[in-house]
Amino acid sequence: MIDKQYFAETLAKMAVSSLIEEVSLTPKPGLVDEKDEGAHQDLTFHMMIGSAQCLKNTFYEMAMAAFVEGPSQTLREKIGEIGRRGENTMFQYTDGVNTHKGAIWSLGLITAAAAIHGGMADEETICFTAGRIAQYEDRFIPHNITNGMKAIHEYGINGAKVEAQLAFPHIRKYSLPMLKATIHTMSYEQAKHFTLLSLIAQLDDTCILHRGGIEGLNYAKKQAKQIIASSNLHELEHMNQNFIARNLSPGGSADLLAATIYLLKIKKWSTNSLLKGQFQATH
Ligand SMILES: CC(C)(COP(=O)(O)OP(=O)(O)OC[C@H]1O[C@@H](n2cnc3c(N)ncnc32)[C@H](O)[C@@H]1O)[C@@H](O)C(=O)NCCC(=O)NCCS
Ligand SMILES: Nc1ncnc2c1ncn2[C@@H]1O[C@H](COP(=O)(O)OP(=O)(O)OP(=O)(O)O)[C@@H](O)[C@H]1O
Repeated sequence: MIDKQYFAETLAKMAVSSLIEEVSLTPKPGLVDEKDEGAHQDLTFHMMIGSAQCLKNTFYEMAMAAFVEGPSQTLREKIGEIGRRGENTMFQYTDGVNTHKGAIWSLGLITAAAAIHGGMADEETICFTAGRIAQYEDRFIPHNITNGMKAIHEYGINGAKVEAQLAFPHIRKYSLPMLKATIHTMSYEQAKHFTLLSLIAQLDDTCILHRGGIEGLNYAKKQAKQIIASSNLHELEHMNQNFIARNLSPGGSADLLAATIYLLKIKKWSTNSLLKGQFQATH
């Protein structure tokens, strides 16, 4: 039988290390990385790392909650409550700066879904279970107007909530296939660069929309597609300077890159554990 606390602890550690891998990937267009803060004035690399680390308990609690209750309104609302406490912890640590709000949402749902399957599911199945949880309405969501809501309303696109409710189509269709295709043919770092680009090329990212409007979004998509087509990662530094000049930051793509890395880590960990005969499914 699976040791639930150990599995929840393992998931939480993998979620945090995925966030750290995301921010550490350098260079990235418009985003915080080891070399610069991209288009952000209030974020630093060290703040991003510290913020990721202080979210470990949030992911642990989400996994533990999901062992008690499968996809249901009760679980959705429990996860919402844990997520809001996680956001408070993050905002206390960063003194009010949004470092990982989108990541708490996407990686939190994936954590809960992975826990429900007890490590016995592939990446797609985890996405669909995460989607089922996200489809329940959380009656306790505060009614604040967010940048994402404004962009969704103004441009009629899907934001972070619908992306999850549809079982993360951009991960299933673009970033996961890209990471799986490139991971064995180039270095892990290069594979992650192409994975991020595959998301920027396709995602209607509300972070980009609220900063640069539809023109900024189209520009970002076009730039990402060009680098993928040319296979020339040397262009990334130039792309970063162009994004900074236009104040564009693909925060949603960064979150989904971390989520894609996380899904692969979960798969690898559970395959290794199965090979060692360490655990069986709970559900
Ligand atoms: C659904 C969430 C992400 C809010 O989305 P909304 O678009 O309203 O908010 P906001 O603009 O502040 O943040 C969205 C973040 O998602 C990421 N993102 C942007 N676009 C996308 C996209 N197309 N797909 C995925 N992620 C995206 C970015 O990092 C962005 O910063 C979630 O935080 C939420 O439900 N908040 C309510 C408070 C709550 O209950 N929190 C706990 C949830 S676990
Ligand atoms: N490396 C990264 N650099 C910057 N943002 C990132 C990074 N990784 C993930 N993000 C995501 O980007 C979001 C922050 O983007 P942004 O600062 O544009 O959001 P905002 O707080 O909604 O708006 P603004 O700061 O423009 O008022 C976070 O929710 C976070 O999850």
